[in-house]
Amino acid sequence: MGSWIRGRAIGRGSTASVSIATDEQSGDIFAVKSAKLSKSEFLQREQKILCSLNCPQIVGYVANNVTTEQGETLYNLFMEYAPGGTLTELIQKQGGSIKEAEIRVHTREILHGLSYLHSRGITHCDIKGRNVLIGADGAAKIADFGCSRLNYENCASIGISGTPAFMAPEVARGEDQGYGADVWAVACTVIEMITGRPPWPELLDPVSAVYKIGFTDETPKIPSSTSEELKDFLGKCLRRDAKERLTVDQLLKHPFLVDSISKNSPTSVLDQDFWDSFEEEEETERPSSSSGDLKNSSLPNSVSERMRRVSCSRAPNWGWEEDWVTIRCGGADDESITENCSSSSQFEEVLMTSLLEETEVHTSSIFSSITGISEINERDCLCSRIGYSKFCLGLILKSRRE
Ligand SMILES: Nc1ncnc2c1ncn2[C@@H]1O[C@H](COP(=O)(O)OP(=O)(O)OP(=O)(O)O)[C@@H](O)[C@H]1O
Repeated sequence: MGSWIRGRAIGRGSTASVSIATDEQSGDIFAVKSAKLSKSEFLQREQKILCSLNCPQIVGYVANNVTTEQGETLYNLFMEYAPGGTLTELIQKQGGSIKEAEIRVHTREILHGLSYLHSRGITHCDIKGRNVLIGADGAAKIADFGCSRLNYENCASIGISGTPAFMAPEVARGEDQGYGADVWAVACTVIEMITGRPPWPELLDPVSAVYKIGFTDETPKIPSSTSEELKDFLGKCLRRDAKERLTVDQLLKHPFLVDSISKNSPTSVLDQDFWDSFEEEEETERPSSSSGDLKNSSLPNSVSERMRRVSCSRAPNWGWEEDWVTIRCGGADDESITENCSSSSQFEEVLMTSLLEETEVHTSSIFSSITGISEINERDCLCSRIGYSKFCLGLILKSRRE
């Protein structure tokens, strides 16, 4: 990258901020994702993966460098600029839902990008509307590889990551995060395109989400208004057992996507219905990418309260504004500390202390002592796997910090 000028900010995620960058010589415009060098572990990981990829359905890599700006040393990742913003923003611009013909097109694009990734042994691990960008031609491109993993890396070595509402059951349990987890997340993203909200809108917070997704028999609700083909497509992605889900390549042959080519491609520029589905709605103000998250929402008082609220399903809805955050956690640490707590306040205290001391808490006994949920089998379930406690801790502490 030669000399360039940093322009306006266009997004902020959990680990980095994104701005426009203009190449001084050519005038070309890029997006630059920057993080303090000392905190750029995920960004550097993203760079290593992104620079090896070349696929129209994946945001293009340009370059990377280190700069000093206003006394701070920054690691910068330059990539193709996607002027259409995120898929989530597109959904909002179109009134909170997009038409099935357009859902079909974007789903196909996302699956083509994932097919490319999976064929190279990469799992994205954080597919959601906010991580799908819309290019200059209106096509979807997968972005944000900060959570991605290579197939030889397992949960025990690098931990699990992602956004709770989009997590597959095996991910929520801390067991595995393979290609099937991306398939589940594609279905969640399709639900986002249909409803304008992530799946599980009734859940209160990430911990409740992880519990419900990982340890009940439920699957996200499939909106009744959708076509039978789309319902079937979602049903084949949202199997709780990852082995029963269709692969990305099988999904690309599903009638929802295949039949549509003849049914819904425009036969001429006069095929108004098709083009209507792409009609630009009145421009609404773009929500800032981080506006929702958990920044301003205080967590309910106690873990037991949260768990109880999940089980009685009369929980108030999370608004769109209180969106989901991406969670990233480190790998396993064999020397976990087992703590016992008899109350939720003790539980939270232990979590906070462990953050300060940078130690790991083995939360299985804590969870069961507080929640009293008998069906949780400590041995093979909640938090008993090394690394999972760190993940739960990450969820809670991240919510707190923001
Ligand atoms: N290439 C790009 N073109 C246009 N906008 C972009 C681009 N890359 C990122 N953005 C914007 O910046 C936001 C944050 O980017 P990104 O999701 O990569 O950051 P992150 O820190 O990894 O976020 P997350 O919290 O999801 O992990 C995106 O939601 C999007 O609005």
